[in-house]
Amino acid sequence: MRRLFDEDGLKRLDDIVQPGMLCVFDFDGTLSPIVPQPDSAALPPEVRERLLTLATLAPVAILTGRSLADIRKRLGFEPHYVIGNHGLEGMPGWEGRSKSYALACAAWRSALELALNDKQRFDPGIRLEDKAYSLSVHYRMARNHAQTEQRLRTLFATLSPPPRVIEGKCVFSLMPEDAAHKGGALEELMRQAGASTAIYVGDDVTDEDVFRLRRSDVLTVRIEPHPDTAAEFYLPAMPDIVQLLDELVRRLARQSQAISNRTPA
Ligand SMILES: O=P(O)(O)OC[C@H]1O[C@H](O[C@H]2O[C@H](CO)[C@@H](O)[C@H](O)[C@H]2O)[C@H](O)[C@@H](O)[C@@H]1O
Repeated sequence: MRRLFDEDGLKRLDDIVQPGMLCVFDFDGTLSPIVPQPDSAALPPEVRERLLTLATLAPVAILTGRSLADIRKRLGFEPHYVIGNHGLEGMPGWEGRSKSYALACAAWRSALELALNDKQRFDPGIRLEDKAYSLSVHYRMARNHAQTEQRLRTLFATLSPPPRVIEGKCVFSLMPEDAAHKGGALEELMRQAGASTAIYVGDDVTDEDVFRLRRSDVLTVRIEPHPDTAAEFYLPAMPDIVQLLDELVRRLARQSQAISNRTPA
């Protein structure tokens, strides 16, 4: 895994930045710093300001694990695409798929709420986030993370229908097994936007579904280096997203200027 702002990474950035490229970002841990309470996450003003400029030069998409209603109130601007629930919510044309996801999710929620009432077995710091089409089970506030993870895994194995369980940053994401994931969503967004290239930036395990695509026309960037990632490049830390947004804006603006210079008045 290589650093994006080294020679190879900047060369790859030069190759991928083309008119009409699609710029796709995860939210928590990528555009917004990780905070102890999910409800307190916010988009820093210096990031919002750059995203607004970027959106005047290229289609911008937010592809998040949060629900659409939740992410919209945190963005404070309207990107070209907002896709929630790890790709399950908000994709134009995929609306018909969501009914069965909602049924599975409601069944998991009832079973989990019942089980989590047993405070001898489950830490009271565990928090369920119901996003209608997928669930997040947060345990950042639990006292013993290792024990909580193990007990939750045992509990998830009893659920019907069996969910796809992905472990993230002090969170388990429960998703329908046959559902699309962020990788499929990114490819569909490229198709709908007519984009010949894309960049995707993410920080966690659900983003690996995009990183694993390994397409030459998709530049993948992970926040913070990680030994097991399939991403091509990394940014050392979340605040470095500001520099990446500046690099994208600079290249796209230069290209746009070059095109208008060539166009006869
Ligand atoms: O796909 P993302 O945009 O990265 O969303 C992933 C999950 O993010 C949220 O949880 C994470 O961020 C919280 C705020 O920083 C943090 O408190 C929590 O521990 C993290 O797991 C969100 O609550 C989930 O719904 C998303 O799936």
